[in-house]
Amino acid sequence: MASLSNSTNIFWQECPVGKLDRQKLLNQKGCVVWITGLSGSGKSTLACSLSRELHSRGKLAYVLDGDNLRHGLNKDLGFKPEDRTENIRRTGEVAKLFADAGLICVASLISPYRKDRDTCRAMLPDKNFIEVFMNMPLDLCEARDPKGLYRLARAGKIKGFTGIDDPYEPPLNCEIEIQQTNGVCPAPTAMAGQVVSYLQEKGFLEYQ
Ligand SMILES: Nc1ncnc2c1ncn2[C@@H]1O[C@H](COP(=O)(O)OS(=O)(=O)O)[C@@H](OP(=O)(O)O)[C@H]1O
Ligand SMILES: Nc1ncnc2c1ncn2[C@@H]1O[C@H](COP(=O)(O)OP(=O)(O)O)[C@@H](O)[C@H]1O
Repeated sequence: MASLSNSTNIFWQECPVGKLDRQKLLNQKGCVVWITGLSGSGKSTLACSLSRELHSRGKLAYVLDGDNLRHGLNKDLGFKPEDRTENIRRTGEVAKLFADAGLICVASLISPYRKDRDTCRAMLPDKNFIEVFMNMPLDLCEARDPKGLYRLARAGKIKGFTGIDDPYEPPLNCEIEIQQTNGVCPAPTAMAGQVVSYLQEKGFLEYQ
């Protein structure tokens, strides 16, 4: 891979139409909703439900799903720690562009390492990075195992699987935490509702 920060003699090009103009047009504020959690914790389910809910309210959102990005932009990356770090960095940069475009960008990736998520947070203006932690027990994720990957990891057929033999570092200061109540996971619409309430309360769903 080409090393980072190798470009020299480059200049920032300003554009006459800016983020505020686009936000006004869309009557919303651009931001990044970053969903992190174990495989099978419900990240994609929340991202889909949230995008449906925002769409029905006339708000423009776009989902960046880890699995999907690995089919294109990030297809050259595997699951070694340095590949995951680059995966998150690239996705953070893309999410930043979507937020600058005025959209509510919903990124759903395991993003297991705290420092990588914090790097993405630092790319955005204060308060515009909303970290959502899918705080679901490993037991539940493993019981769901929709893709059969935990079974393969337990059998030693996948090495370095998050939660099994690769670490997941939970957020220390996330904006939103989704968890079970009395051992029951909230329905997808309820999880999305929790995020929508946050966005509403913080003024992201209007321009003023
Ligand atoms: N070793 C290993 N560890 C974790 N996950 C694995 C691995 N190998 C493949 N997969 C599949 O890849 C999906 C995770 O991709 P991400 O880009 O979100 O991962 S990461 O943020 O770079 O850690 C993940 O998708 P989700 O289950 O939706 O989380 C898995 O389907
Ligand atoms: N809130 C929920 N209630 C019940 N089942 C859920 C919920 N969220 C996710 N699931 C189920 O759990 C499995 C994993 O969800 P998924 O969104 O694919 O997780 P991730 O993207 O984190 O890997 C899927 O079969 C999904 O239908």
